[in-house]
Amino acid sequence: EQPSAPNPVAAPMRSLPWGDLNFLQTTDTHGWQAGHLQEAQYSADWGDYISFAERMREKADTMGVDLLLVDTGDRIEGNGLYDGSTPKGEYFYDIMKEQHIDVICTGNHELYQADAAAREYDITVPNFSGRYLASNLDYINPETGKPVPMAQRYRKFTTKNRGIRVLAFGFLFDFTGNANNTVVQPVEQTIKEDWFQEAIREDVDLFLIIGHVTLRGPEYKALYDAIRGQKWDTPIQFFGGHSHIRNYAKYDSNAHGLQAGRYMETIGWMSIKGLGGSKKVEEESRELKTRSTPTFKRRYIDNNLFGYHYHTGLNDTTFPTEHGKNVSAMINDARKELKLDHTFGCAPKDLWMSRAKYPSSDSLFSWLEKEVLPVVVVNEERKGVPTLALANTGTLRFDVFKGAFTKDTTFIISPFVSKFLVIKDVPYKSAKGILDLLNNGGPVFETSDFHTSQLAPPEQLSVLEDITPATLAQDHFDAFKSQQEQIPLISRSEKDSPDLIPGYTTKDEGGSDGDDTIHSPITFYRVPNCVQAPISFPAEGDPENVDLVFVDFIQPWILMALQFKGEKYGKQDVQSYTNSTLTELLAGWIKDNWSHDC
Ligand SMILES: O=c1ccn([C@@H]2O[C@H](COP(=O)(O)O)[C@@H](O)[C@H]2O)c(=O)[nH]1
Repeated sequence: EQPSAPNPVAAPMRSLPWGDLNFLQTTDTHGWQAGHLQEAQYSADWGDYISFAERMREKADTMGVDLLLVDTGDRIEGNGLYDGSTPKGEYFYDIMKEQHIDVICTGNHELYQADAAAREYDITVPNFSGRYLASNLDYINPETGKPVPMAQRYRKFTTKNRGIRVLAFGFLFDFTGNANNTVVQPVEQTIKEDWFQEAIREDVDLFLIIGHVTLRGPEYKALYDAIRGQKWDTPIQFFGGHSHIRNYAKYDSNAHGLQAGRYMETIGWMSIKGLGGSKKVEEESRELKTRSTPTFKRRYIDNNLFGYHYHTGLNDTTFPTEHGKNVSAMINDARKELKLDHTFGCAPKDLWMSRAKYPSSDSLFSWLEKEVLPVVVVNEERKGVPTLALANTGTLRFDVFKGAFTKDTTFIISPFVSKFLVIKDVPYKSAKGILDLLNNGGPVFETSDFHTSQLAPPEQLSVLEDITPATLAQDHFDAFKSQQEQIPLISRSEKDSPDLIPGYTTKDEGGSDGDDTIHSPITFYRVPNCVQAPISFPAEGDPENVDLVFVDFIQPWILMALQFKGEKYGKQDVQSYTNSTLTELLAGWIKDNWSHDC
């Protein structure tokens, strides 16, 4: 743990089911390798995760089973540990590489910026040489201008203890927002390629598909169909990512998928019992002959030391490995060098992305639209011109907690290098309808690559309904009726069961027993795709024209929406509005408005 991390709090736990082949998964860690310094239940750091993996490998060796680690991308953007240096990731890549990851792939965030994609190719791929897979991704060699595979397309290997023959692929969803030094091939095209068709005809005990892909997205459907077309019953294990949720999919009795949340909150655990393999012990071989299909089990591990001690059966003294401790020290040193604890001000209260309703006084997006945008969206040359300022909600990435607002917090909230752009003097009659179009979509966006869901926080890709106190009460009632595991714990006296900590209460295709820690539930309210602030509007009546100002990420959607409104604007009409990034503007706002000590 980092020195300033809060101590984990004891909670009722579920143990990890072991199999012949077991996995630990990270995904969408977004630079949170220092762990959560304001949330006790996710307070373990990358060093602790290294100790955990090493202790679990020792356990696996003792049991004669195998343990593999996978990471499914979006390792960068979202935390000062990556975003706080120039160039970005100065300390990050050295910290990341200390974990022994067996199969690793790329996420969309590694590709938004050309410099990040180049670092991925030059640093991360060699750091995980032979284990980094890029089944549908090429990098444009800057010297030749020609595409080369980002990394090897697939990997075939045999596990150490059980001799299980694994064929692994590493995919990225059909992403189109990448910088022009990479080429993402749609999965549906890749599966037609000769190398892929030959690979899926190989005789193996398990196909392992890791990807920065949502479990129920069209890409995994295509891959599943392609493999099942050749191998009707070879077990397939999928690992997914991207939508930041804990999730599980059962494609058939022999093909399952796991997705391990986001931001180092969750370590995914997957175990498969009954796989073929050359090194089985005699009695188990007999048992396996009678077993028709393997069994798949999953857990979502809360990333904290209480859980790590619980799952390894170790304690403060016996748990940490030298390697893990050294990596925690590396992270602490990097945070100090980057001055991530430098305080800009003190947040007077919590502001929530999705735990509070929008609009409301506790909503992060109401704060952005009402308090921040009207102050930071300024251009001296356009002073006094009526302006509509728009930002997508996906541009903010995490809640603000009451208390110190540090350099780290600015990147946690707003990691992107987005600046504001302007189209000047847009007729107000057209400009005023843009927000509604972006929030409510419609056919104009469905027929293009511009699905407006890309504007909102990724969690909303999968959580399609609000989770309110009323729905939670109904769930609790339903669970009670069907005697679910949590209920007796919730209703026991305080002496028998500690107060439950609010957190994940996952319901997925595996049921409602996936979380390793039993939590009390939290609310989730969906938010619009974009918010808007009117600035320098006349006291009465509507302006004739406005400056339409927006974060650069949403330019394609703005131009499309204007076209739909009958306005003929193009890229040539878009100009720069601010020299500073939204992150820098936010930091300035905090200094000016919340500058007192906590
Ligand atoms: O410059 C950017 C890049 C991304 N976003 C938002 O992030 C999501 C994607 O997040 P994942 O972590 O990859 O799921 C994207 O849809 C945008 O909403 C952004 O606002 N600006």
